[in-house]
Amino acid sequence: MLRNTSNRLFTPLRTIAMSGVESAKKIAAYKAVEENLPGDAKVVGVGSGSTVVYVAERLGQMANKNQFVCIPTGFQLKQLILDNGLTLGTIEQYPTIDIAFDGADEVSPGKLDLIKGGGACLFQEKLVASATDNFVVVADFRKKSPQYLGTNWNKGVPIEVVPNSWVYVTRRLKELGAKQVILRQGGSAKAGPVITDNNNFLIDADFGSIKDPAALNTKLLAIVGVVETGLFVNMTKKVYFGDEDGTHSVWQ
Ligand SMILES: O=C(CO)[C@H](O)[C@H](O)COP(=O)(O)O
Repeated sequence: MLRNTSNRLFTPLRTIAMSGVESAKKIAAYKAVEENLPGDAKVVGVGSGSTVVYVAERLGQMANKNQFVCIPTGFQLKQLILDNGLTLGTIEQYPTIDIAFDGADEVSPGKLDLIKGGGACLFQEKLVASATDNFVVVADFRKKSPQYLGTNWNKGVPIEVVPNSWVYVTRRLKELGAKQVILRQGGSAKAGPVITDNNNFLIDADFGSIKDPAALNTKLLAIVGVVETGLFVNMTKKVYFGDEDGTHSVWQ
């Protein structure tokens, strides 16, 4: 054990081994970039969360990194794109994206539908995912759903809403069958509700096991005040899952 200048004990970084979950995120992200980034890519979308940190890292190591611009889905990735020596662009400049990489909170087998928005970035994530025909998801093994969305991710479907609509939207969500509806709070980091990158609120609505995500998504989007939902239906081309033992698998 070493001491720093304030005489506190600390563990040197090199001695901290990467946890199984962390190395699973890294292998998923690295493999997804290596096996999918087109050699002639001009515009690359990069989502948000802790797994895409490794996407940005790997993109920053690619030989063709000066040939493409990266479109972030929020503040976090804007910084990471710059930190990794990549070129930043905006969705207004590049509304057609060659390939986009993003994380997920839960992935259903078969259609590869997703719950996203655990990190409160779902609107811009869906905008970027919609702008490409090549949406590749990176995730650790915990995100695999056995069948239906809402099985492993039990915090509810994240829904971005215009702030003054949240009470009305909450009422409508309960009428649609939500078992629990929570206005997401900033916790110890902020008194009051989470504010998204678009200055909106986030509601987490628990619908239990979701047998028909497309139908639920349509009903949610019809509520006045709902900006976007964290249900990503029929958007995903492939999912790279990292496993604890250093291997990976691909759903497509
Ligand atoms: O949708 C998201 C942020 O809004 C993230 O992609 C999702 O929460 C997965 O994050 P992580 O890679 O940290 O597990």
